[in-house]
Amino acid sequence: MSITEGNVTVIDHPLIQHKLTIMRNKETSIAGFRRLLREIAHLMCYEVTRDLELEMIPIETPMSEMNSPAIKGKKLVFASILRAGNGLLDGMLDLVPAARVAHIGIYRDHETLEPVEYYFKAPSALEDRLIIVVDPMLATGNSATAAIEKLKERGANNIRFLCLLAAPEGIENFNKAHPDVPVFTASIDSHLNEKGYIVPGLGDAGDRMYGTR
Ligand SMILES: O=P(O)(O)OC[C@H]1O[C@H](OP(=O)(O)OP(=O)(O)O)[C@H](O)[C@@H]1O
Ligand SMILES: O=c1cc[nH]c(=O)[nH]1
Ligand SMILES: [Mg+2]
Repeated sequence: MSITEGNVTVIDHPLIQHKLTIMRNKETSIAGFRRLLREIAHLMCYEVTRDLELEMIPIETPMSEMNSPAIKGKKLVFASILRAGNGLLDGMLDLVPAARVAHIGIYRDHETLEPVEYYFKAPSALEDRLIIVVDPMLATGNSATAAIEKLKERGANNIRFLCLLAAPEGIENFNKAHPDVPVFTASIDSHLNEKGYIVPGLGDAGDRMYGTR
């Protein structure tokens, strides 16, 4: 279940929305937060991959030969924007265990809200693969924009961005920078506060996942 407007799709499946409500609650434990993010990743992965192309491949069942559908082309790449992206990545890999993984180390400077890059490692042949970039939060959009610039510099040309929460300001900035990249989210929240946090949001996703700060 989803609603698409322009290149933004809000995945409004009731299970996702229910789990997201529990994640937003400030009383939810670290263990609960992490488990829910993984479960939501399963449900979102299902939607973001629903149009993947299939091809028929020959196999043998215990009973007979047959041609059976399999995902066409090179293995998918999941690109996680560290740290919080790893919470979604874990759930995505549960469903697509053979996917290749890119790690993109970026945090945002608390004062300037500009992205600071500290790590990049990606599989080969990005130009021939679908790349799904994951990060729970699209706030100003600066981190996602920078991550996707890096991937494009390495040849990526078929990219989707998956997050849990997006701010309208972030979507606008991101769309301007990367109009060719569809965005999938579970919610578009109200606004950013003066410190660049999503309101009502869920706080700092990385801190809530890992118990920092
Ligand atoms: O859209 P933006 O304004 O760039 O904000 C979103 C970014 O902020 C958070 O990461 P953070 O900088 O807290 O790093 P962390 O995951 O290591 O905690 C979040 O996971 C995004 O990567
Ligand atoms: O609300 C926000 C904004 C950026 N990063 C987060 O983790 N939360
Ligand atoms: Mg953080």
